[in-house]
Amino acid sequence: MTTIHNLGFPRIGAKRELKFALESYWKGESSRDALKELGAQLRKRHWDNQGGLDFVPVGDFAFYDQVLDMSFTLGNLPQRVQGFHGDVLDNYFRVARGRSAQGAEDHGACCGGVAAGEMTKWFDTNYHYIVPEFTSETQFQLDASRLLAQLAEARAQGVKAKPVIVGPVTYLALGKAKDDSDKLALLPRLLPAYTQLLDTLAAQGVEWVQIDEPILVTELDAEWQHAFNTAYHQLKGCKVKLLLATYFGQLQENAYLAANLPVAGLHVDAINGRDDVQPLINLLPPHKVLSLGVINGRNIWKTDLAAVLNWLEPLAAQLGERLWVAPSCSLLHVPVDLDSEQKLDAEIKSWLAFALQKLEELRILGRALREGRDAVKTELAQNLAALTARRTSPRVNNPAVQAAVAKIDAKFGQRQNAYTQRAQKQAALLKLPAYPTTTIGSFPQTAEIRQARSQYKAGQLDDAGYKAAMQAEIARSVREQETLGLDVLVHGEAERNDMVEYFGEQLQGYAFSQFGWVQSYGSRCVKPPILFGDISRPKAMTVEWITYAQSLTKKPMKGMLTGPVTILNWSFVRDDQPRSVSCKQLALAIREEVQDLEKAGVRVIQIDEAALREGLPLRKSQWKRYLDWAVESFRITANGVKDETQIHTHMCYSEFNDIIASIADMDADVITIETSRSDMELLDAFDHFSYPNEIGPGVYDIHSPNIPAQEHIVQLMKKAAERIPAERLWVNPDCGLKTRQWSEVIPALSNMVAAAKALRAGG
Ligand SMILES: Nc1nc2c(c(=O)[nH]1)N[C@@H](CNc1ccc(C(=O)N[C@@H](CCC(=O)N[C@@H](CCC(=O)N[C@@H](CCC(=O)O)C(=O)O)C(=O)O)C(=O)O)cc1)CN2
Ligand code: MET
Ligand SMILES: [Zn+2]
Repeated sequence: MTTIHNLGFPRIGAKRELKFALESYWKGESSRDALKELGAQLRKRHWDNQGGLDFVPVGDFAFYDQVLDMSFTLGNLPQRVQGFHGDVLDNYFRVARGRSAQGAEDHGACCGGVAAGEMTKWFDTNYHYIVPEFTSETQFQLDASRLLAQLAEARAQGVKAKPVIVGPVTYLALGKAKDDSDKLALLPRLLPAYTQLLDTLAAQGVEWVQIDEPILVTELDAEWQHAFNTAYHQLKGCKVKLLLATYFGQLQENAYLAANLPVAGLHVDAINGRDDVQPLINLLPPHKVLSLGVINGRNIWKTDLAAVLNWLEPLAAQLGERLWVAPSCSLLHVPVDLDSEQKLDAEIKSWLAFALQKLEELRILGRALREGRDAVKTELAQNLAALTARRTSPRVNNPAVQAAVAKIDAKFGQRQNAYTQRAQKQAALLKLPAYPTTTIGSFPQTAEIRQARSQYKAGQLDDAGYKAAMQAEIARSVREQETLGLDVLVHGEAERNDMVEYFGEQLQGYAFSQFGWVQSYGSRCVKPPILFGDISRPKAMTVEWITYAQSLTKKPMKGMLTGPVTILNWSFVRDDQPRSVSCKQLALAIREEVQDLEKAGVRVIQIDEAALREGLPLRKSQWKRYLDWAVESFRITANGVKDETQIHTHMCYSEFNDIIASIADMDADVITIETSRSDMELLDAFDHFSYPNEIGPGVYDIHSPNIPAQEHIVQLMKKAAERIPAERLWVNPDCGLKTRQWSEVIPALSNMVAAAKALRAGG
């Protein structure tokens, strides 16, 4: 009989209960006990939600991040937080968020201020984890208390618990050796902690443990492959059965390795790699369980249940008891409950499944495999009807858009002239000083802005009232920038809930949810818009706001747009056409916006591509194909303007070396990037390739509340000028300022402008 199970459940809560509880606790408005109680309630509810499954994950709940939980379980705390006097949970938040030295109540005074742990993207998702820190001295010491407590809770509730942990090789691979030592050298020290953990769980009578090793879907060199063998041969003696879970991609050349590790079962992503499954079955030793992830954990579409059954039934016959069925990955990456949605168009809603609906699909598949399809005849018929409607819906297919994409030719991506000629014309018009100053787009999203928007959405504020409130915020930003003496101004993005969702709300072919929140990091969430059909732009989306802002100042106002690749990568996208096609459609829509801005007299237009790099496939061998269509899409968007119009782009990540040629290929007149934390070293990439256009290397780390000193900014810019000719340098922060407060932004920008003036005067 087939076993059905789940790999992980979203912990933020259907109404973002965890977010609000965390933020209230951090502000000192509620107690630690209240927060812990809320966590327990959420776990209980989520286990209830998973009723009817043969195994339910335990340990997937985290107050901040599951990788940070694992660091605490393994006793791998950064040196700087060791010896903390307070509660472990508070120490956990110190690593997650950093802490200033002030404030006796949070032990800042006795235990000192600490820098936050570094945060980085979890594989190719928009989830960010706290990077484990290593040095050659790192020791591990098991603390299983969190996992054991949750296990006890689950059992008290009658849950068939399957503890979930991050596997040792992935844990090492995702961490960072702060002293540049060899992380793999820590494996022999790490494995005893894992052995002890598994033995502890076995002593509790645990049968199966899910051990996540998603690093197996990436290219591994011989050393790392070898680490897998070392690790799992050492864990072989433990008395629990290990289900080694891989997800987010295909095993490919790692299939043989994965199939032959001495574990009891293997989970693979059968969404991304269906064709790999039969060869894998042939490799798999006959005693092993194979768990197939057949429900997509990364999107929100209903599963084609009949198609899955057509494929699964013969495998079930072949594998018998050894077949397990699950979602492709943890459901962390999808919203909780479609039934919460009150405003979503009924037809589109009928095509969708969030986490709870995906679990229901899993139950239907389980019954069909155990009892035959007849047992779920009605459910299958409903599923088929919904899918058929979606396929043939005129709302999905727009022939005019398809024709426009077919007509794209090389001219679309081509500026009239090369950068050097454009730069002269732009300089003559814009008359900017040397080291021109600008910001990246957003100014603080204050409580008042969010409140106004929330009242507007609830119908308590009308169109005119909302417009007036946002215009007042825009006017405030413009005023502040003029006072600061910045050279190229922005309107501040007050009217945007999010740089992607805002455009999704206005484009045809997109739907958006009320409660479709997905955790991005800690308490921060995003509501990815749902790209369901061919994309078009009914009317201008930003022109009114930008022209209003421009009307308030003589300085150039930057038009502010999100680029097609970033919109695509931060949306839930169609599964019925290649991403590249959706991207081209977005490119045409945003191109129209660019051209409308130009027509309205906007001379500088920034097109953000913050997520261009994170869309890179997990395997390098697939990078070129992606970069080709991603860069082409950007060029289609940006390059339909006159030479005189200055195009900016912005990217906020600090790893450029490996894609610098593609970035240069985008041919933006100016690129602003994150660099402040790396001390301008990453500019080496731009230097070596002789990046030909203008660059604004960020000089102000907006992730930190610290105010950068004028002298520090001058030093950073001087370093930049050693690598890039000063005529091509801009002065700006690393990224947008929406998560900061005005009280931080004003002194920081004031120092930045003073630094630029000092540089102009010769330093
Ligand atoms: N899509 C996306 N991905 C990204 C980024 C990004 O900017 N966008 N940046 C990077 C880091 N990730 C981030 C992700 C989220 C947030 C963030 O600040 N999110 C906000 C939500 C932003 C939002 O959509 N706000 C809405 C809804 C605000 C809200 O919660 N309103 C309350 C009411 C608020 C009130 O009355 O005060 C409610 O609806 O209950 C708005 O402004 O309209 C949050 O979690 O708090 C920041 C960075 C990488 N990935
Ligand atoms: N223009 C955007 C902003 O300033 C770019 C952010 S990149 C994550 O917020
Ligand atoms: Zn950014």
